[in-house]
Amino acid sequence: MTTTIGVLALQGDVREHRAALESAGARTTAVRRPEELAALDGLVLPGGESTTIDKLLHVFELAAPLRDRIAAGLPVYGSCAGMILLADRILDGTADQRTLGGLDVTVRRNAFGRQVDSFETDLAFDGIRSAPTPHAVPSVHAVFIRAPWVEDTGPQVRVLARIPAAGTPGIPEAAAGRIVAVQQGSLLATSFHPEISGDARVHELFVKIAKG
Ligand SMILES: NC(=O)CC[C@H](N)C(=O)O
Repeated sequence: MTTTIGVLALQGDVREHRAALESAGARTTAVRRPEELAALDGLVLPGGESTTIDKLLHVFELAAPLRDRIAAGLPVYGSCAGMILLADRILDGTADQRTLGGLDVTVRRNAFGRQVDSFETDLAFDGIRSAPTPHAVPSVHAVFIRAPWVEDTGPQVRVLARIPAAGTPGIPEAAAGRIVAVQQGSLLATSFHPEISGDARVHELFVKIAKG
């Protein structure tokens, strides 16, 4: 049976996520209304601007139904702003910023700071398949755009990827070793944007999670 994944389409890079999900074998739909949540096997919260998406979730009356669906076990993948929306706790959010929650982590918004607001690096990523050539640990090329990092995790959270250790060329000291991908049951979150790097393996992992 085809897996149907919705992409929250209020703001952010919706088209890129739909393309990555479709190349991972899922059917996709754009989600803007509460009634569109019913038919989904999973949902992606895209990158964009978390404060804007937060406001729009309330304007479109999606925040409460989405919180209920997440609590009831809907698989959700959040990238960047989407990671912030899934987090139970935020540091450096705006005063009135809310999240949907569900993921027992604290994220620091815009954590990588001014010098490295945007950067790219290769990361070992637990749980994805090795490609295109098999490596000992599968790695992904990760693009960070004013990204958050995960500052702490609850006991149910599995860390899937971290920024490389201090001393790795191109890695700022403050960013070294930071957690940038996590999974808690059927919730998946990355600080970075696999949807823009032409590599669908993180989306494949999510489709697998959504299939159960
Ligand atoms: N690329 C992104 O999704 C950036 C996230 C953004 N800095 C925020 O706070 O929402």
